[in-house]
Amino acid sequence: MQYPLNEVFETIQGEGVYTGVPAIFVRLQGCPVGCPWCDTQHTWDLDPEQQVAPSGIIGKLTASATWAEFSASQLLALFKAQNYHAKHVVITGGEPAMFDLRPLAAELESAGYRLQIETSGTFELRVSPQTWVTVSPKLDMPGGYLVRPDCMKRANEIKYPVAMQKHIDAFDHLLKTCPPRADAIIALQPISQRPRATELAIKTCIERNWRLSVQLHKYLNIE
Ligand SMILES: C[S@@+](CC[C@H](N)C(=O)[O-])C[C@H]1O[C@@H](n2cnc3c(N)ncnc32)[C@H](O)[C@@H]1O
Ligand SMILES: Nc1nc2[nH]cc(C(=O)O)c2c(=O)[nH]1
Ligand code: SF4
Ligand SMILES: [Mg+2]
Repeated sequence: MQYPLNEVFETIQGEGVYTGVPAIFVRLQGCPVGCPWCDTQHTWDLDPEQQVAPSGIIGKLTASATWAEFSASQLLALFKAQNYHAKHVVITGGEPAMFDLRPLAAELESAGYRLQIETSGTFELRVSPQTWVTVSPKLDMPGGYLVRPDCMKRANEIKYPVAMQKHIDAFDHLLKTCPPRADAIIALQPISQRPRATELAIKTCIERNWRLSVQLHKYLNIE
């Protein structure tokens, strides 16, 4: 199994339950969901013309749509070659759930890493049972993809991006129609650090006893 890799870097997890935890980020290329405010629009298109050799994405310094094929064992070798310290690996994208992540999870978990996936919940999840699943539901996006009830049920954490009250209303409807497990952690994440979005998220989190997730890396100006 080969994975289309956009970039790999070591940083501090800036979102959700694992905020503050040193982590290796594995960003896969390709996403058809189309959120207009997406942070990583350069990962949407899996364009054959943008494929490069594996060496072309190692140590990539600027966001670009180039990608390279990596197998799980090549990725593990890359972690070692880069001398990374983190033991927490975040698989993100793009939409990483488009790919069968079980071979990748098997290889990384047997080498002692703990996995987390960041996903929109619009594709069937193929991860290990131990993987920490963060579903960030996307409702009414241009790509027309729907959040899957099975993803909502598998989620350890549901981290919902908000800017306006109508987003909260749509989320309430989702929680009713696709209930998460009782122990799932629910967080609101303000879209793009907008002050009004942040205010709304703070107010709603306090009212509902939900968590706030603020994309710490953007405040710190780190990757
Ligand atoms: C770039 S996405 C990639 C993974 C997957 N496609 C998803 O949406 O979960 C990673 C996380 O960033 C969030 N995100 C993307 N753009 C954002 C923005 N402008 N403001 C706040 N959160 C954003 C997503 O909701 C998701 O939780
Ligand atoms: N520091 C940091 N934390 C993150 N958490 C989720 C991210 C993502 O893009 O999926 C992300 C990211 O890009 N950087
Ligand atoms: S699902 Fe994730 S990667 Fe895809 S457009 Fe939305 S935020 Fe971006
Ligand atoms: Mg990001």
